[in-house]
Amino acid sequence: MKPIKVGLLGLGTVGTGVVRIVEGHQEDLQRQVGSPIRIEKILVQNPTKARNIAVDAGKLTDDPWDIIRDPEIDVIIEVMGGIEPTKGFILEALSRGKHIVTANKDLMALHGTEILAKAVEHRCDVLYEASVAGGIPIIRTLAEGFSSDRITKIMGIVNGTTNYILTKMSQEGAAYEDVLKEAQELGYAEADPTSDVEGLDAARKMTILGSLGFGVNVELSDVSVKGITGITKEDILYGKKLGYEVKLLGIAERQDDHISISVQPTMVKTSHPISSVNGVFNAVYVYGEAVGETMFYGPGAGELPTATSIVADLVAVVKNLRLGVNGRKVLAPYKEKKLKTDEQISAKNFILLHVEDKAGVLAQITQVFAEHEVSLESVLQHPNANNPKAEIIIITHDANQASMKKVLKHFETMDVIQTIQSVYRVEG
Ligand SMILES: NC(=O)C1=CN([C@@H]2O[C@H](COP(=O)(O)OP(=O)(O)OC[C@H]3O[C@@H](n4cnc5c(N)ncnc54)[C@H](OP(=O)(O)O)[C@@H]3O)[C@@H](O)[C@H]2O)C=CC1
Ligand SMILES: N[C@@H](CC=O)C(=O)O
Repeated sequence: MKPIKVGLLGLGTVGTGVVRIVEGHQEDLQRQVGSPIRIEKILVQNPTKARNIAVDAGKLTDDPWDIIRDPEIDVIIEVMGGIEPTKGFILEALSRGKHIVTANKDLMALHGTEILAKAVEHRCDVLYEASVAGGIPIIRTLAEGFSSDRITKIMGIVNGTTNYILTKMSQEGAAYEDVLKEAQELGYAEADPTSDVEGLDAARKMTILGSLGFGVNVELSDVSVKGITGITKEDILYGKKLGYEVKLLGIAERQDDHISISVQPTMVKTSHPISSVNGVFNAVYVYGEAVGETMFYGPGAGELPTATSIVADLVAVVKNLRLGVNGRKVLAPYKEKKLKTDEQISAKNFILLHVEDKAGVLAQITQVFAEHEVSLESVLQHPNANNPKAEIIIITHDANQASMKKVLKHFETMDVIQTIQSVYRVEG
């Protein structure tokens, strides 16, 4: 049968993995789709750069139109990243009837609605499994596997770079800067790793998961975002002492018609399975009203895991081509979106305070919680022998965010509190 011709935009970490899998698994792929799959042309910035993989130099081009305007190319795999010029390339390719597979969460989170509408207009597929949680097939799972259920919570570690950093800091006491450099060398981090460590990459992924899981159009501005740059060794140590691991969690919750979505460092109880997800691994916990608790686990970044999801999408596109059903999706319209207020967002909290080490301080502090109707699960006071300061670590019961904000504002006015060192959500 006539080969399926693929254009690849990008031959970095992920693009290299795609070539390896398409070439290395050719026989198995062919058996599934009934024809050979050929990567015909590859777009790069610099065709003369040394590569980690041997590719026919004649396939490399630095002219995107060589690929987008080639009538022979059926499918374009986009793994170059970024918003522009990438978005323009994808829209143009769709208008020429080419199917798209992409790993680009930045683009899908910000412009997914426009791109998917264009795809439907031109009867094309746009698949983006690799854009969230690398090698875990979570997008297909949410879109298809949970279609009969009503999802009320999606919580996960969806950034491999930050989980790699936090694991090394927690298990080996490694320095943040050193581990970030390692994650970059291993190909886990984004071209600009600020989006990893500041939580933006995870926020974009939660935008995609929230939209799929809750059936509403979640926008990036709906996600409250905090990254890992403020986490200290002290936080990690005190967390451990109390039975918690610090993880960067994306948390999307729905109660009736109201949703909330956040990305934030979270103290996860060591009895919760997410606390033992380490290194570059990701995990997504999904709670459905009918199914109850489920969890999906696997590598969240890196060459081959990410490429696995991309090539699986490619197989799906080619199967649709065989059946002549590309782009024939029943796109359910989004429901109206209502965001929860601070009064409606409730969670346990971990608070680490540096205070004056003198009689009556603890009583003053617990009084503030009582005034704002926040009840406490545990309080640990840790005197410092060489210093008139002490550390107080408090774990609250579930408290709404509005009350917690009032407590923290009150603390700022108290002379006995020297610093509000850390405040984390608690899970588990
Ligand atoms: N790395 C990972 O683990 C994961 C990455 N992703 C996503 O996959 C995408 C690719 O990531 P990754 O492989 O790590 O990125 P890399 O930076 O390793 O590779 C990018 C590739 O695209 C090419 N490229 C970039 N901009 C242009 C341009 N304007 N014109 C032509 N070629 C261009 C580069 O060319 P050249 O080689 O000549 O510089 C390079 O080959 C991103 O969207 C990323 O967010 C998703 C999941 C996991
Ligand atoms: N930089 C991302 C790559 C995969 O999406 C991560 O670390 O998770």
